[in-house]
Amino acid sequence: MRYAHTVEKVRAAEGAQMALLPEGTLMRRASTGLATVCARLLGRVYATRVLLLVGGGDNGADTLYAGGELARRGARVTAVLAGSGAHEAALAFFRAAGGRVADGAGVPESEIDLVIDGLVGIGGRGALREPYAALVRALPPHAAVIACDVPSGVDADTGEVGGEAVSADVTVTFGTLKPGLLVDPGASFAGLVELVDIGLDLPEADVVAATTADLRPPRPTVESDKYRRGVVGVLAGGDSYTGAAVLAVGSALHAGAGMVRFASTEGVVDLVRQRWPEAVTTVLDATGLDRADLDRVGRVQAWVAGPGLGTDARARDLVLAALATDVPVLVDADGLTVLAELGPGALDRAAPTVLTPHAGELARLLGAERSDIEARRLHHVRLAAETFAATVLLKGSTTLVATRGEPVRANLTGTPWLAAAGTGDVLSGLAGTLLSAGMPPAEAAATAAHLHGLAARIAAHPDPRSGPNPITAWDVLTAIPAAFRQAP
Ligand SMILES: NC(=O)C1=CN([C@@H]2O[C@H](COP(=O)(O)OP(=O)(O)OC[C@H]3O[C@@H](n4cnc5c(N)ncnc54)[C@H](OP(=O)(O)O)[C@@H]3O)[C@@H](O)[C@H]2O)[C@@H](O)CC1
Ligand SMILES: Nc1ncnc2c1ncn2[C@@H]1O[C@H](COP(=O)(O)OP(=O)(O)O)[C@@H](O)[C@H]1O
Ligand SMILES: [K+]
Repeated sequence: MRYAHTVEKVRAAEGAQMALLPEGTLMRRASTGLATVCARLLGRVYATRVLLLVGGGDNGADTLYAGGELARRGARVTAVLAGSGAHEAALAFFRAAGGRVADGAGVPESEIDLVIDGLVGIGGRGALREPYAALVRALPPHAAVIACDVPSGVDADTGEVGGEAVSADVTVTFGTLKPGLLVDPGASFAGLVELVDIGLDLPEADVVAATTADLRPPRPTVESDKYRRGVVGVLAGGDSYTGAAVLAVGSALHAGAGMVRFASTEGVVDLVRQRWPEAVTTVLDATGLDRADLDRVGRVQAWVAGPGLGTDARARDLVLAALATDVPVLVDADGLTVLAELGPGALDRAAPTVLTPHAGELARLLGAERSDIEARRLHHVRLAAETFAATVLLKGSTTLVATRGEPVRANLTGTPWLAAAGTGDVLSGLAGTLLSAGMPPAEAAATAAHLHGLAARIAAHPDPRSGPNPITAWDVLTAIPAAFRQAP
């Protein structure tokens, strides 16, 4: 598991440690860790050309100490002092180690092998001001970039990027990850994130990200039968969309449901039955549906309501019928549009509810702008979890899962190849199956996002010796079993 803490918690932990340790200990631990990663990336340190961007705070100081260590090993290190001042002791160390300070305040013209970004770290506030922003714009496009603690311009707590930001290949972060390294848009600026342990004693994390080794997908035991493994009910498809139902049912089957019950209009049921004879199907009336109709479909341990359902009165009745049951309900796609009209009151129920919106659907649910959701993903996913008293999985380049009172879970396995129609339906079937197996809602949602991302990667990169290939939602669905094989 990877853990991220807010700046406030990091500063409190730092304060507690600093009271016990000689002055400068934490900074030296941090800068030595940074220098080690830089040396590893350079391969051979001697005679390499390293440029430091040094701000006026301790982030700049870490960078000067790390640059000094590289200079001692023979690198030609130049520092651009961008702030009005620089940390005196760090600058003296850097100079004594053979580091050179650039004459001007701009990026020198000479060739550079590695840039270390030490403009701002966790002390950064708002958009990067000049001259820092100009330095970021002037960085040579092909040099490798290592960010010290946080890429400058990325808000450490939120991942928001208000203006110019350093695009790093690697971010070397200290003590714990910062939420902004796991949440887009910030995460996409951070590159690979390397954690340097500096001995901080930290409280509960604010954002966590599971590694594949942390996954605990449900597995059948000798005691299992199809009912005990979990029966998932899928309410999907309608006059306009039929594919969503086929994908959601197929995904639920591939994710290890003991049984998938599917209910829809006759035409959609026929299609699903032809493609998935394993599913147990029920034809529902075209109008006047309620909870009693779902009882007729049979007992399930979780409902998935929404993919391709349409947004008419029938869709609304079906969503309300599912919400009137006493089992977990996952609402997706058209179901979310229906829910946006019904309002949060519709989720006043005892059993858990999971909502799986993309940014546009969440914008509708919260009455916000889509661009604002994308710019402030962490804020909005938490707000939605509060407002709807539900587990909310916000899809997109980084998928986030929020539940009231728990750390937000970020998923690291996604790939842009997933941005293809129908992949969301695959996710809802997968998550519904995990819910029906009895997984707590946030864990089910996050595990589903993780496996979904793995499945997409497996489908897009079938051969590690060659490049990736485009994928369809169908390819993701059929790769779900291979994704399960990667879990312990
Ligand atoms: N805490 C820990 O556990 C440890 C912390 N350590 C290190 O300390 C770092 C934190 O150092 P820090 O507190 O000095 O803040 P830092 O990130 O250097 O930024 C402050 C400077 O940036 C400036 N500035 C701010 N916003 C700006 C903007 N938008 N645009 C332009 N400038 C802006 C601000 O200017 P001001 O607003 O004051 O004029 C000030 O000069 C941390 O990231 C890690 O590297 C490790 O050494 C050891 C363990
Ligand atoms: N740039 C991206 N990087 C990683 N994953 C993405 C990206 N864009 C979309 N996705 C993922 O692709 C899926 C798309 O789902 P959704 O928007 O509901 O599509 P649909 O409704 O067509 O099925 C989601 O799992 C989402 O997280
Ligand atoms: K930085």
